[in-house]
Amino acid sequence: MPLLTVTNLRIALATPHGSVEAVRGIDFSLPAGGTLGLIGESGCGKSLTALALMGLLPENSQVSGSIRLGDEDLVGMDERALCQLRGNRIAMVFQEPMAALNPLHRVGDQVAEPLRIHRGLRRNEARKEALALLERVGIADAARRMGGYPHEFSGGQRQRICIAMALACGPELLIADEPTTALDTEVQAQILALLAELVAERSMALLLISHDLAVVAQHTAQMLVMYGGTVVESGATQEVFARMAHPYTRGLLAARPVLGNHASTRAALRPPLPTIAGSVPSLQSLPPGCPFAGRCAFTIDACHAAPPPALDLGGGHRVRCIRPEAMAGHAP
Ligand SMILES: Nc1ncnc2c1ncn2[C@@H]1O[C@H](COP(=O)(O)OP(=O)(O)OP(=O)(O)O)[C@@H](O)[C@H]1O
Repeated sequence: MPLLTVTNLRIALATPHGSVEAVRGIDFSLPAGGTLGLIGESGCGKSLTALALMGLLPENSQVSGSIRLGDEDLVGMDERALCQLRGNRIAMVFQEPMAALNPLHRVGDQVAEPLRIHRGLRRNEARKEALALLERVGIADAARRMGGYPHEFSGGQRQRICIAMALACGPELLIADEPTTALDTEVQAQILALLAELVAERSMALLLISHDLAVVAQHTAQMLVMYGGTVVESGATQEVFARMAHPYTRGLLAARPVLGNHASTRAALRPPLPTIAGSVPSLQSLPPGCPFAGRCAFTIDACHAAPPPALDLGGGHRVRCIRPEAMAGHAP
């Protein structure tokens, strides 16, 4: 049985302009200790999906479908049970570490807190374990620095502290939502390498949300590409990279900056980055057919008629496009 099984997850949001469906029936599963990348442009529903798994959706949202963790369904679970689950079985690392940390509390106390609440450790035991966690995530001179406040740490160190907090209760699933977006390139690579080590060392499953295909390629075994609230392509990461079948996935690859060792100094000499033409359609006015049709170079009339069904390309590789063969032979 997979650790996590998400079936027909839908998230509708009440807005001043009426209800909009931001996540439109997505399905995926993740085995214990597995790694899954969730990729897509801003606004496609990645963060809402992650928040649904944590039971932390905004108040104006309505969720349906099912999110099974082992044999428990998180959809409809009461807040107390969800609270037990968060931190204990599922933990999350957010994009902006400063927003996840309390500026007024010492970092050692913040890492120790979940150990006291969820695992009932005494103060001294919790501090000892918090110290070990801070050392493990690479905070140098951790015994002294655990008495410091978040603003005394760099962005990368703060994210390491958030990772230590997330790990505190030994979760089975770690969700990392763009965990390195706010950091410099070099620090990004270090944090991603740390996450990969921890996931392997603790046999923890990882749901890694990113807008960067290279990050997903390097760190996940399975991937989902989201667009307009639906999954447009999914499968084993290597297979999806070897045979990209959705024009949007190809577009993401083409739009990715290629960074060399001297990326910043050479940037001015490089040709402008190709982007995916057009913009993400608004959730209020998604077209009746394929959500990507308005930006796709391969569109035919039928693409505008109805949302494309998921085609199974074999080996678990699925695509929501009625003519994936049209792309064969086209360089990404
Ligand atoms: N509380 C809310 N009320 C109304 N609309 C919302 C709310 N939260 C998110 N949305 C909208 O839902 C859509 C999906 O948002 P989501 O944050 O999941 O996107 P995302 O893919 O994670 O993008 P990003 O990388 O920018 O966070 C967006 O159009 C967003 O504007």
